[in-house]
Amino acid sequence: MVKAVVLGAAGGIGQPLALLLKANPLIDELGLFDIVNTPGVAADLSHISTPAKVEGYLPPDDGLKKALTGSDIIVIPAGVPRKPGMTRDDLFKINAGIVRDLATGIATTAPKAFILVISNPVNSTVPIVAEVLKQHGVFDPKRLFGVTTLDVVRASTFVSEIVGDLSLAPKVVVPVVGGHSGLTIVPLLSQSSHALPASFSKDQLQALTTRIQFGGDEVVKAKDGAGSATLSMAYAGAEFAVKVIRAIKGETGIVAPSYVHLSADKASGDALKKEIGTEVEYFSAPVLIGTEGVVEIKPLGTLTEFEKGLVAAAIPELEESISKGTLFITASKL
Ligand SMILES: NC(=O)c1ccc[n+]([C@@H]2O[C@H](COP(=O)([O-])OP(=O)(O)OC[C@H]3O[C@@H](n4cnc5c(N)ncnc54)[C@H](O)[C@@H]3O)[C@@H](O)[C@H]2O)c1
Ligand SMILES: O=C(O)C[C@H](O)C(=O)O
Repeated sequence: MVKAVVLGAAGGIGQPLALLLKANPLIDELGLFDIVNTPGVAADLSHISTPAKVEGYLPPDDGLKKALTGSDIIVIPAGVPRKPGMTRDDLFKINAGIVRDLATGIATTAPKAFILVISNPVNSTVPIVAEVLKQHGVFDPKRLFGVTTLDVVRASTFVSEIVGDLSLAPKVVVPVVGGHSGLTIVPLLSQSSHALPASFSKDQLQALTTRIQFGGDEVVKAKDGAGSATLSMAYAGAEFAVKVIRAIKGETGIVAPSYVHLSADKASGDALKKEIGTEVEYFSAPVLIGTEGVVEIKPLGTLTEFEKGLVAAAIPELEESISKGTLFITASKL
């Protein structure tokens, strides 16, 4: 039996994500929590002829607790999205408190669940969840994941466009490491499963890298005030969630990129810190997932000089965002 829960389930990401999870036969129960509209979303989805039993919950009458009870995997897309001109960090003011409160509910009701954080700024919201869980004595770094899959999905799509065959997109694999915001998004294009054209220039490589790093801005601009990526995020979030569920169910060899606490597997986490030359606490990398969560954080492998520069440029912003998220919880305790 697998119970999946979406927190923020009535939103732009939450609804299509809930649809994709309802469509997946690996899920037996789907809990939908939001501060509005979940009864309607749940009633609608419940008519779909797939096995998952769907329930919608609202805050009154302990709705969060009821939604979380018995959950195996919790996906969090709750919070406000960007408008043109905003950075993801500009969302911190509102989203930090939302994520803290939801994490508190998880700590008390479903401390063993796998937690997948979508809410931005991911580089800070994941540390917020970790610190809340620590305060409740239930932090297991193996079970906490920042969802960076959209960066990987974008990289696959953009590379296949350049190769000139969009039908390759589902097969193209490009590791994207670091974090989930601007310069902290580091695509390792030299390791693309499908090579870029031999004629690809340095300028073209820089332009493609920038497009992957700022793909979110492309959507924010096109939506012109109506939010950020929702449909592609729901696709990416469901893809990642389903990989985690397959791992929970015992499938072996599942590797997915994610932003994790580097103590999730001490040996490989320490090796990664050495590789990138800093003591950064969280980093996104391909991660081997098993029934108990993170089994191994994969090394970055051989980087080009250009990619080494990208990693170095990512670290200061990453460290600042991590410390901002951490302090949001630890400082309020003082
Ligand atoms: N990780 C990524 O790659 C990625 C990609 C796209 C968007 N995002 C982020 O995901 C978040 C959601 O984006 P969206 O477009 O779905 O926004 P949205 O405004 O359409 O939906 C957010 C939902 O969260 C709900 N919500 C607010 N406070 C809540 C609370 N306390 N408990 C439960 N639900 C609550 C709202 O009612 C709303 O339904 C944003 O922070 C956005 O930046 C992340
Ligand atoms: O760009 C955003 O604000 C949303 C998301 O993080 C994205 O990458 O699309």
